[in-house]
Amino acid sequence: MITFDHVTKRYPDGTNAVNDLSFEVAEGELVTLVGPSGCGKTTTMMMVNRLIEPTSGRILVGGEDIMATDPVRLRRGIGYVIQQVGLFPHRTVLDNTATVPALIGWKKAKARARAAELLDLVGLDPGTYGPRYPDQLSGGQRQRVGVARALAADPPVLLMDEPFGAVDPVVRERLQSQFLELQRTMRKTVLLVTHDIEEAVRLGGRMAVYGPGRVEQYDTPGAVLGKPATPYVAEFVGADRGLKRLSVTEIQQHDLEQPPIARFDVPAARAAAYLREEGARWAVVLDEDGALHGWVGAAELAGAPEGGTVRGLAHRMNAWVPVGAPLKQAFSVMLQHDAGWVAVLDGARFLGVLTPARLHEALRRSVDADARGVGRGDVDFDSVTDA
Ligand SMILES: Nc1ncnc2c1ncn2[C@@H]1O[C@H](COP(=O)(O)OP(=O)(O)OP(=O)(O)O)[C@@H](O)[C@H]1O
Repeated sequence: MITFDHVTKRYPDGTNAVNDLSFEVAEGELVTLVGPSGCGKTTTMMMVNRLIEPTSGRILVGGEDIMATDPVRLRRGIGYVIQQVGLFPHRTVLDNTATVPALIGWKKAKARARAAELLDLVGLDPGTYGPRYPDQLSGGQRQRVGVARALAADPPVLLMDEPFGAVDPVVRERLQSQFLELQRTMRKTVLLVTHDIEEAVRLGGRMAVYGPGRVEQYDTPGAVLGKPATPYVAEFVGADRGLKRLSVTEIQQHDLEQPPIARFDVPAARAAAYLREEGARWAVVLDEDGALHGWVGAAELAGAPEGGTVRGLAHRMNAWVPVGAPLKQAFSVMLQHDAGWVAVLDGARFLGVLTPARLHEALRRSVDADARGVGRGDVDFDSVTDA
């Protein structure tokens, strides 16, 4: 979908920003460009929509040579999101979002309806936020408007330059998750520039790791972390790459442990007997609707007065993550609740729990899987154990 074919960019002052760059981004793929400041990521991206023109080499978008395509027509098919967002301060959020559809000649009502739909899609209620002006939004909300605006004309290609860079880490993580969720349904072809290796690993189907003016490695996050192609990449991804793998490994159903379950309305004595039989010290407690409530200890159940039910003894613990979430999220929830496990839910349905031991096993599964792809003997297992 996007092809870089021996692309070089030399600025008039002689700076060689990008040298002989060749790689391909498949249709519907999200590729992250990551590397230290000044290594040519933004230059690479701005060549795609011809805000900067290559000195030599070819760039194809959807099979068409961009230099042979009218720049205005080219840009219609390419959404562009930048860190400073660049919203028009005197236009409402709704009108900002409707900018591109209006530019390409949609009727006002249709453009606005589309804008409202997009705001909703990025999690901003159009009724509440649509009439506001950009300075009446938080940084994270502005960023979302930027994404909505870029998507408004439904371009097949999206260029994103540090789109989540200007917000604090908590908001950034939320925006990233939300964007991943969107991308799963939209399947745009995305180039996303970041200098944050964690972001590159988390979002990228593949990542291009930049050294000065060139791509040092172009591969999946698992392969980059599992087998850095050059010492430069190894240093860039860092010694804690086992830890970073937490961000790319999703929790799967078979990673889960199945502790005993006690329902609210079960007599305490019966639950106690069950735990004894199972040799378990605690059980997960689900309420009458089968939703997670928390846990109860075997000793508490055994010491309960006659006639009591689980309900009166249960401790509330709301530590849970959705199945498919990255291991990192489970780990973070465990720490946040100071818990030895987190429940894993599918919607409201309880699937099982993830314990630290299971988390470690899942991490190993992910290393093994990548090792099969990249040559098992070459993978440094120590980095995972250390993590
Ligand atoms: N208009 C320009 N004229 C001359 N040199 C430029 C110009 N724009 C960028 N450069 C240089 O080209 C190189 C690559 O810049 P680029 O902005 O592509 O890097 P980057 O990897 O995106 O950096 P950052 O992460 O800091 O945004 C840098 O050395 C930069 O100073």
